[in-house]
Amino acid sequence: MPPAASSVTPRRILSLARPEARRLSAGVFFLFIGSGLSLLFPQAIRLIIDEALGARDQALIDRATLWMTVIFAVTAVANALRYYFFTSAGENVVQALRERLFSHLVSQEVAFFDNSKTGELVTRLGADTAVLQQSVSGNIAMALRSGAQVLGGVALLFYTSPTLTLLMLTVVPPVVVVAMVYGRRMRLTSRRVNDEHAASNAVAEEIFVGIRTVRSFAAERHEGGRYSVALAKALALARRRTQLSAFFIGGSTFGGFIAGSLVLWYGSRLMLRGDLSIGSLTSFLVYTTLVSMSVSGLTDLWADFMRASGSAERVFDLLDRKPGMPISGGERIDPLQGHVEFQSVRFAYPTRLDAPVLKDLNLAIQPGEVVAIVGPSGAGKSTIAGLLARMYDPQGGSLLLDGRDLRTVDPEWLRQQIGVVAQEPMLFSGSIFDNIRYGRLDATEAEVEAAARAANAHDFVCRFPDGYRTSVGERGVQLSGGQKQRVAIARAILKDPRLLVLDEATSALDAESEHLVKDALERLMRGRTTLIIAHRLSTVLGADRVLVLEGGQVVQSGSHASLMEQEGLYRRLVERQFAAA
Ligand SMILES: Nc1ncnc2c1ncn2[C@@H]1O[C@H](COP(=O)(O)OP(=O)(O)OP(=O)(O)O)[C@@H](O)[C@H]1O
Repeated sequence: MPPAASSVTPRRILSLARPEARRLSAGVFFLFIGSGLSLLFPQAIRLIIDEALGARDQALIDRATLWMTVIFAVTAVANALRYYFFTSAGENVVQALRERLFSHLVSQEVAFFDNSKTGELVTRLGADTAVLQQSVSGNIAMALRSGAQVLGGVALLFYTSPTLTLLMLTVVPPVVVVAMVYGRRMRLTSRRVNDEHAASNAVAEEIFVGIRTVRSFAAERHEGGRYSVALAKALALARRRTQLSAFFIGGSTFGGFIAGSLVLWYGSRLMLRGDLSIGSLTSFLVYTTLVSMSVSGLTDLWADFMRASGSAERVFDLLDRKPGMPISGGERIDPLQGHVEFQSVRFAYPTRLDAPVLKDLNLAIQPGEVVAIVGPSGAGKSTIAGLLARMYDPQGGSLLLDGRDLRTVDPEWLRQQIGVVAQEPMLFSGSIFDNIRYGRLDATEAEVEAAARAANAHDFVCRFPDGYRTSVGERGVQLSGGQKQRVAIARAILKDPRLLVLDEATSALDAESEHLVKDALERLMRGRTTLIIAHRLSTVLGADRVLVLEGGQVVQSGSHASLMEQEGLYRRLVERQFAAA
């Protein structure tokens, strides 16, 4: 069943065009001039045939030709201006729509992205909005032009011969009915074609992002196959759409010819009876051609519009999606001490609600305390960090910051208070400078450099020929693991947060980098409430307290020394996991 959105969508597409009303009105103005003037052409033909040729009046032919040239020139200018105004309006509309959709998408909660494919979202943002541009700039203009030509043409046909006009119009109702049925199928098919295109883009994007893995498994051919399968689905549907169009184009052409033949047949009879002049019949035929071309143009546009509706539905679905969590708004805690408490927290990822990660988790961290969390892989250590930064909300219990429920705190402010150094830091394409400054977008050059020094990054940065202007590549691929970590630390230092979350890298760096990173981290932790997801013995040794996580709960807590004295998970973990260290 087509969704209820179908009746709303055309109106919504038009409503997008509202801010461009001035340009569009200018476009409409020139459109009416252009199409109005083109309707005068058959009148000139009639004049020349009936008046000038009959009377052998050379001067009248000259005058009529001159006027025709003037009319063509004005029509040409009007058409050019119409095109300009409509197209630029379309471009503006799509730009505004993309901005709106983008900021709406980035405001969605993290769980939304767990469940979406990036390639698909990018397709919605790029390709689907581009189809809408076509709709606004080309199609509205053409529809108005064709509509005006049909109305004007039919009026002039009536003026020339009412009976002939009624005869000609008998072909219109069947064409309209067919167009309605066809338009509906077109919209549904287009929507599916777009979905398949988006899916194939998602496959390609995933492969590009993971090219190193693909290469190391020599899986290029396998991935090529996966992409081909995705493309084939899109192609099969696109072929269905093309068949629909082809059938329809054939039908509407046939309708046009039928109308022309009827007019010629009956018009000739009228002429033989002396009820119609040759000039009138000729101009009538030209009008008929014009009108039937416009009608078939309109039906094509109808198809295009339905195609655009297919894209628009997806775009509007996304625009209508309410974020599951606000990104700003709420109270701020001033001054923030940095006391963190988890009270009976229950949590499962929204994509996997039946697999609870945290069950009745209780923990408290004092301001300035450094707490290390250890536990088996998959125990939920990173999840705790994610909840603290409010990437997700727990399903039960609460998180308190200085005694206030995290849900009442302004998320934007909260994230300014938390510095996260992830296991594999995410850098954005741009320079090292830009990436460090991501910590505080208004930081000066000197502040960025000071942060880099404190993060032990300054020396390696200076060894690059371009220094801080060195590009890091997409996702930071042009930097080593240890370098990326130090850039991420510099970023956190610049941010100067009250709370710190460190997700320690599982893969060991070489001794020198390890030392530099550790040294930088120690400087960063000073005086901040710190939660470390620990993978190294040296880290737990340096922590004020160690929490041992298992089965979604804290099962042990205490200093390394006290925990080692107890029989329990911690001692086993240390003996196994940290044995090498
Ligand atoms: N975005 C997500 N969506 C659904 N499930 C997730 C998501 N992230 C993690 N999980 C699941 O939640 C559980 C806890 O994951 P988490 O990353 O917190 O473990 P961890 O203790 O940090 O593990 P490790 O030491 O291996 O990094 C795992 O079973 C994991 O499969």
